[in-house]
Amino acid sequence: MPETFTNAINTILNHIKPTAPENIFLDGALGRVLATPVKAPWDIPRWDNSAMDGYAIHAADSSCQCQLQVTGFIAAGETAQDLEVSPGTAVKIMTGAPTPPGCAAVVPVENTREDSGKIIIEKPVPLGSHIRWQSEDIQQQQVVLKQGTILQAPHINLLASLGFAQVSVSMQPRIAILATGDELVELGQTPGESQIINSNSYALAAAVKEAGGVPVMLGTARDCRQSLLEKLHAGQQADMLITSAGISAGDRDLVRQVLDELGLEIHFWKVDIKPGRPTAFGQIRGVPTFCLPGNPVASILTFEAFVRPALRKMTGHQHFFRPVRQGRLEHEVKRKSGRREFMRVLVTENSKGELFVSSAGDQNTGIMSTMVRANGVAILPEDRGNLLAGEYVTLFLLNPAEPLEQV
Ligand SMILES: Nc1nc2c(c(=O)[nH]1)N[C@H]1C(S)=C(S)[C@@H](COP(=O)(O)OP(=O)(O)OC[C@H]3O[C@@H](n4cnc5c(N)ncnc54)[C@H](O)[C@@H]3O)O[C@H]1N2
Ligand code: MOO
Repeated sequence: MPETFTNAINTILNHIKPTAPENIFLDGALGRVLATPVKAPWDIPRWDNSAMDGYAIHAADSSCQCQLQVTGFIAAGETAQDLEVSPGTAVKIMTGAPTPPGCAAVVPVENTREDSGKIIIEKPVPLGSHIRWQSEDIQQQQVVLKQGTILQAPHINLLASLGFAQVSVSMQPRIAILATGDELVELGQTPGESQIINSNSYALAAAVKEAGGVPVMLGTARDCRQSLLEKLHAGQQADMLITSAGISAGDRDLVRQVLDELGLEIHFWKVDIKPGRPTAFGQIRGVPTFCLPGNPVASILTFEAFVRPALRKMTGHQHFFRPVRQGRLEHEVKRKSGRREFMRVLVTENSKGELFVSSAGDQNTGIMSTMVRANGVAILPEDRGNLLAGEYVTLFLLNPAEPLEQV
């Protein structure tokens, strides 16, 4: 009996453990996931300093349009040790320089006029103006980044400013990818009659990288026991194994038999989804093993449905699934209930941000062009038959950063 989608994904996630943490240099940390919370070793700012190029003045002079004697100069990187601001005097100060003792405000240079060694404040500022106070941004020992943070440029800036040359992130799992099939030739070779290029391995490798894993290409196994045994053996050094094709009812679909020989503990072998019914998941000596169907579209969509959430869990992410949205169908969809269907769709948006969904083309799994044309995938529920135009469907976007066409 095929497994339901819900049972299948729950089974997978229950068997996936996050990878161990590793320390890496900050310049390679973009997109990685923090394995531990980060505490600030010091305050930011570490001292009171000026937010403007201008003059540090005393509280007594803050409200008057007075003339002040300039007694010193202080730039960023210098210390304010020997300088003090007293009534009637000012210290010229640059942005980022520590404010000298006695400084109650900084008057921006454009609010002042110079006149024979003195300055005249033409536009006074309130007390405290343009001073960045010690610890106003971050306090020593404060947790500044939570475990699970996906490191982007601002996080890296913060970590660097707190002196973290290295950071503890979840290790990137190595994901072995094995294509199977006598009809396959490798990219770069000219396919002969009845041969096709192994494209699934490249698509799966790209999808693995996008999800935070490191693909390990095992190449192609022939549809024979010996070849499959050799290649699958190599795959057991990885943190996860993905096989492509050779798992349905064909006379040469030997993947299952060989995996059994290698000690596969099978959790499910088929799932009630469309496309991708012949999808399997198990473990070989603890290594999570996915067998995905060979049709390229089914391969991509079953990766999306099952492997991507597993990889996200492995790599320490807090959210395993793509965010979903609701959109209105622009036409009816004729279908049978019983299987969850991943329909390749075109998603558009109106000026109110409402989404509209239409089929991206022929939904047969053999049709790659529909997958390439689609910008989203609608998830049609297993408990529904035909859907009417105007009904809402749940969907996820394939490239959420790309703006949607406006209608
Ligand atoms: N009697 C049945 N036949 C089939 C069933 C079934 O339930 N009963 N399921 C069909 C479905 S659905 C799919 S999907 C395929 C899945 O079969 P396999 O995973 O065993 O894959 P193959 O038959 O070996 O190949 C399917 C298709 O994909 C092409 N392929 C394979 N590997 C690659 C690759 N690396 N790159 C590009 N294309 C690849 C292959 O040439 C075939 O055209 O089975 C149906 N049949
Ligand atoms: O996985 Mo098959 O491609 O469902 O049609």
